[in-house]
Amino acid sequence: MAKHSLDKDKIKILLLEGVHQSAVDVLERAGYTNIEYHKASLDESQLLESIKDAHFVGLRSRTQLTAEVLNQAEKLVAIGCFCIGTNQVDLAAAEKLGVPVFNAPFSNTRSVAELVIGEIIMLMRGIPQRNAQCHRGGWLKSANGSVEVRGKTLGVIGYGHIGTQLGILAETLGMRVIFFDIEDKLPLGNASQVHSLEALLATADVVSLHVPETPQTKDMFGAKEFSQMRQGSFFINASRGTVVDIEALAEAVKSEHIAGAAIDVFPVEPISNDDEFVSPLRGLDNVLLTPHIGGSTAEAQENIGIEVAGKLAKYSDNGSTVSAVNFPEVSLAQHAGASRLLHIHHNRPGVLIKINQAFSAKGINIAAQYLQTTAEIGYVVMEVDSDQAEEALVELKQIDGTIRTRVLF
Ligand SMILES: NC(=O)c1ccc[n+]([C@@H]2O[C@H](COP(=O)([O-])OP(=O)(O)OC[C@H]3O[C@@H](n4cnc5c(N)ncnc54)[C@H](O)[C@@H]3O)[C@@H](O)[C@H]2O)c1
Ligand SMILES: O=C(O)[C@H](O)COP(=O)(O)O
Repeated sequence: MAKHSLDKDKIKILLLEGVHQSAVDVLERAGYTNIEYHKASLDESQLLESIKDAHFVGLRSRTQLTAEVLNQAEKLVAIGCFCIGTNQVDLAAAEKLGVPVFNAPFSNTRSVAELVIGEIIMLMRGIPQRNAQCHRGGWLKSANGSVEVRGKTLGVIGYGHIGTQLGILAETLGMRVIFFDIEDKLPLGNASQVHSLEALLATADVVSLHVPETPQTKDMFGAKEFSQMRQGSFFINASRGTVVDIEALAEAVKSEHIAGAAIDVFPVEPISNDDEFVSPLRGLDNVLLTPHIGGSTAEAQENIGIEVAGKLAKYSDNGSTVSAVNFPEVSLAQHAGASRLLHIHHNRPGVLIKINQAFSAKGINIAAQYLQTTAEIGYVVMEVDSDQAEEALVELKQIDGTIRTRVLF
């Protein structure tokens, strides 16, 4: 019988940024007890120290896993982003190292959409500035600049999970929904797709951004786009801070072209709750500022903990990479009496043939085998008779192009 690559209690799991207790519970139930848990993110030197002997790392949006950090994480097997965004991880570098990255693609979708709905109502009623006035002893009792959301037009940029959910909720309040997306999308409810950003900006009473951080979305919203928005319209960003030129937004608000804004994400965010938040938007009463809490609800965090920890445990237990964001997706049913081996290799022609020839020469019987590739790497999950697993592992290690290989059970 083949020995496991590593006993479960020797598998170190590093959890950062206060991921929900549900993640710890899932991992412990699966037998993974060697968990290093941190309530906040680590500074770079602490991160390098903690990650160097970690097999799994779990993080949220703050921790930057650059190629440099990943190259020093020699034992790293997989990464879990306990959030939607994965831009904080160098996905290509992780892929090249044979490290799959998992996330929670929709566990906090509803939380973000609900927050934005609340913000639309607050902005259209002028609540941020009235609230600020009251705190200073003022009394701005007036209907000036206050409108119902019913009948107004919401322009959603990025009609994915959050954008569609937001659109549905906005329609239940009587809003008209238009959206712009680089892909053709099925409009839900009565929403309609517009095919240029300009058309959306010229029509919407409130614009809400829900795009991912990509090279194309970086700085996609600046002075030009604000000037194309309707006079007195509102602006919301709960996607990523790098998407918006924040100085240009401050100018557009100060000039009163934009009547109010709600911003949850910033180009530079404090590393911890003890650090100062610095932004040109500070002090603007009609701008609602929130500290990147769009997905921070009890429900979302608990669900994310369960979802991502479950994906990490599954990868560790049976090699399943289903829903990995940077990796070939493979899942294989288990066969009695067989041991499972994983082989991650540079994607070049003939690797599978070489594996099969090597096994054939040694008389190693393959009970099941599955290969998936991306442009960069190939991932083979296979099962061999248990008494031949050690020998098979030795053969796999010698295959030209191997990035990493291990026996799971
Ligand atoms: N504030 C928070 O706490 C919080 C919480 C969750 C997610 N987010 C952010 O919100 C983003 C969106 O989340 P989602 O789940 O809806 O993602 P998603 O992938 O389901 O949808 C993104 C949509 O944006 C579109 N898109 C991509 N590039 C575009 C461009 N240049 N112009 C127009 N459309 C473009 C895509 O085609 C897709 O339809 C995430 O990537 C994350 O960064 C923030
Ligand atoms: O990508 C996400 O899901 C959000 O930005 C939330 O990130 P957080 O878990 O760091 O709050």
